[in-house]
Amino acid sequence: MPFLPEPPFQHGQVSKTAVLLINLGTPDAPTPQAVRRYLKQFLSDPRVVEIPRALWSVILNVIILPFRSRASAEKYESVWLREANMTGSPLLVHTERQAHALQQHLTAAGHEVTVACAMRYGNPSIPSVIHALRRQGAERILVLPLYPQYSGTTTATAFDAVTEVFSAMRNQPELRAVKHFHDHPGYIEALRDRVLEYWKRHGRPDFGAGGKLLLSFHGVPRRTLELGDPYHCECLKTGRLLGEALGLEPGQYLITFQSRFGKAEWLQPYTAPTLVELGRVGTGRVDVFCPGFVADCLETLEEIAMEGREEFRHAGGGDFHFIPCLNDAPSWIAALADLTLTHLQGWPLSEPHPHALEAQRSRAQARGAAA
Ligand SMILES: C=CC1=C(C)c2cc3[nH]c(cc4nc(cc5[nH]c(cc1n2)c(C)c5CCC(=O)O)C(CCC(=O)O)=C4C)c(C)c3C=C
Ligand SMILES: [Fe+2]
Ligand SMILES: [Fe+2]
Repeated sequence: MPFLPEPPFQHGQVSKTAVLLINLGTPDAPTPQAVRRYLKQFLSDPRVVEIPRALWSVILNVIILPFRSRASAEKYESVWLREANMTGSPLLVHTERQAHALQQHLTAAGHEVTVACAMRYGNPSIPSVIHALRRQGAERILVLPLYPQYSGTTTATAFDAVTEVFSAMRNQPELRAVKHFHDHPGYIEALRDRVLEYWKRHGRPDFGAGGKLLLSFHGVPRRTLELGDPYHCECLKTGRLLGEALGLEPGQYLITFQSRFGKAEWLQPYTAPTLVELGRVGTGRVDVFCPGFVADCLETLEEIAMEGREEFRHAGGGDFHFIPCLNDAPSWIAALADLTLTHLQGWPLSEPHPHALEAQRSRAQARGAAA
């Protein structure tokens, strides 16, 4: 197999350490064409849909893409950001802001680290960002998928995409990866702070009168749990740690799974029917929070904050509150920095690489000799 050409060699270029944040991906525009392109790449990933390829290819191309692209484009349109300093898909906008905030946090703490972000599906693509980092001299890359709970359907496929890029390189950087952070104390604290801050501004459910905090995680097919995917256990652990951090009794918060896709059974209990049931029994207030999504996206802003509200209220429920995701909350950025620095241990962060220092010295000597 021919390997990709190397970026031009620059003698004495300081070798850099980079952090690559990866999230799921999103369409380039809220149009059926762009959504189709994105869904085709996403849903063709054999880690996402584990059914025989030939059969799936027919279902995907004949049934799913023609219908879902149009319906999903309308949903994307309803959440697309169009503010002066925030334009585009919420998932991408928030992920870019997280990367920027993490860069500032690490730089302010005196660490020479380059932070970048990429999307597993769509843009900016993982290959394009890794190649850009290499051109800037990145010799060490820490990959940090922004999924707190590990799943073969998300984290593993981000790792696959990175190693595929590496497999075409002659001169590979050093590589490290963060598998998960579902029970990282800084992440749990950031979740707790997010909820408490929200409750400070908007009041909290009356737990004594049956009010609830619903912790809704993205679902996966139940079969993946039976096949050994730890995602379900990690979601339950995050939920329990957050409930404890908030000082809640077990019955005061519920853990549910949203975004079911296809006909197979997914992790239960499902979010939507739970909201309907809470509405049906006359729950006075439900607050929904999505700890598994570190950035607001279609699944939180449309499926929960719009559809979920409608389902709960229509069934007879009282007040519905959606608590925004971590996005660029300061305590979350501090947790990300802590997580990053823990995994960067042993890599040079504040000193140029010794070879670069040597090259700088020889250039200075040469200049001195010439003068
Ligand atoms: C948070 C972790 C996620 C897991 C686990 C996950 C698994 C998973 N998802 C699908 C199908 C779809 N997911 C879609 C959107 C979507 N999914 C996640 C995260 C996880 N998915 C996010 C952050 C988003 C939002 C993307 C955005 O642009 O805002 C969609 C597309 C939306 C739609 O058309 O409704 C699909 C489809 C499967 C099948 C799966 C596990 C097997
Ligand atoms: Fe998903
Ligand atoms: Fe959804």
